[in-house]
Amino acid sequence: TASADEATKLYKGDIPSAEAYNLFSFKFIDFELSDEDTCKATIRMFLQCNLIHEFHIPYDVLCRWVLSVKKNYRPVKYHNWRHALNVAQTMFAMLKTGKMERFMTDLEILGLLVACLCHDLDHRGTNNAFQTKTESPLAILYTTSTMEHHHFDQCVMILNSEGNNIFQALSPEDYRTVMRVVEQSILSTDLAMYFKKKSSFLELIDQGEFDWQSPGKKELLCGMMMTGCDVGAIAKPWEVQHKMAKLVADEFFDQGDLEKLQLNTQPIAMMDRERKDELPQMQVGFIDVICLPLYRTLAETFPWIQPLYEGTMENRQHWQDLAE
Ligand SMILES: COc1ncc(-n2nc(C)c3cc(C(=O)NS(C)(=O)=O)ccc32)cc1Cl
Ligand SMILES: [Zn+2]
Repeated sequence: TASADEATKLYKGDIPSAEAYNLFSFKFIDFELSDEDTCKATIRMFLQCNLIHEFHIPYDVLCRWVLSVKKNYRPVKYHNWRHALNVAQTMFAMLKTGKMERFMTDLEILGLLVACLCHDLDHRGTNNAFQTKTESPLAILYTTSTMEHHHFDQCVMILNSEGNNIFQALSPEDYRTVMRVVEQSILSTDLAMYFKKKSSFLELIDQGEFDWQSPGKKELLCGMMMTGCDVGAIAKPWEVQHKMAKLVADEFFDQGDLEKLQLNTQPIAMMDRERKDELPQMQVGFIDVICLPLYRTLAETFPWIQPLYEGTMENRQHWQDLAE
């Protein structure tokens, strides 16, 4: 977890405004932010949602917790701390600019931000299929949604570390509620669960659902929002998205290399660096199968999410041009 002097430095420092960090925008870019800025931007999101005051989060505990979360992300090419920050900022923009906060209690907003920041903790740059194929200790521990269970496990470990429990002032009931939101939201980021989730979500919409307040419906809405934030990079301005897509591809290619070396098997096209020239059509495929249906469905019910759909459509056109 975080060291005393880095926590003190963050605790004593001023926190720039949400506007200064462009946190309300779906076009937020973290590239020019220093690591310290990423921690301050995270704290600004908690301040902006009034969570510190509402849930009596000791400010020093929040500073220490943010640093501990950052520290427990590995320096892999894509699934690192910057990805977690970007997912949390997309959730912040969805709640504020996307006006989704009206459907959420303050406790759910706290749970969603914490879930986004923790959702890929200790990611090794390899996916669930790789854990299973290599019979990794994690795959033996958790046979389904292997990595997502590990990410939640890491989130709990940090909260249980000395001086890192941002939920310490919550009532036992609120603690149970927020931990359920965090667990369900982190587990919902397993893309393999996405198709099941989407069909249930579509059923609710077809039945004219509008208040989303019953437990099952709220969980489903949070799950769709989590996936929308997790793939939010696909909707960023072209140059930013293109750079991040290469980081995703590079991480996949590293896994492909491991599969060739460790398993002596041929990786799937997406993870085979010998087939990197197929990236544009793979991106179009991912956009068509996962991203556009997701953002179209969300934007139909919640119109202020439209910028994510439009950004993805623009990028699809660029990838399509490269694919021809
Ligand atoms: C710039 O942003 C992005 N760029 C590329 C991707 N991307 N592209 C492909 C293909 C792709 C496949 C998976 C997948 O299937 N993952 S799995 C279940 O673990 O195998 C996951 C992300 C993917 C996603 C984003 Cl957000
Ligand atoms: Zn993720």
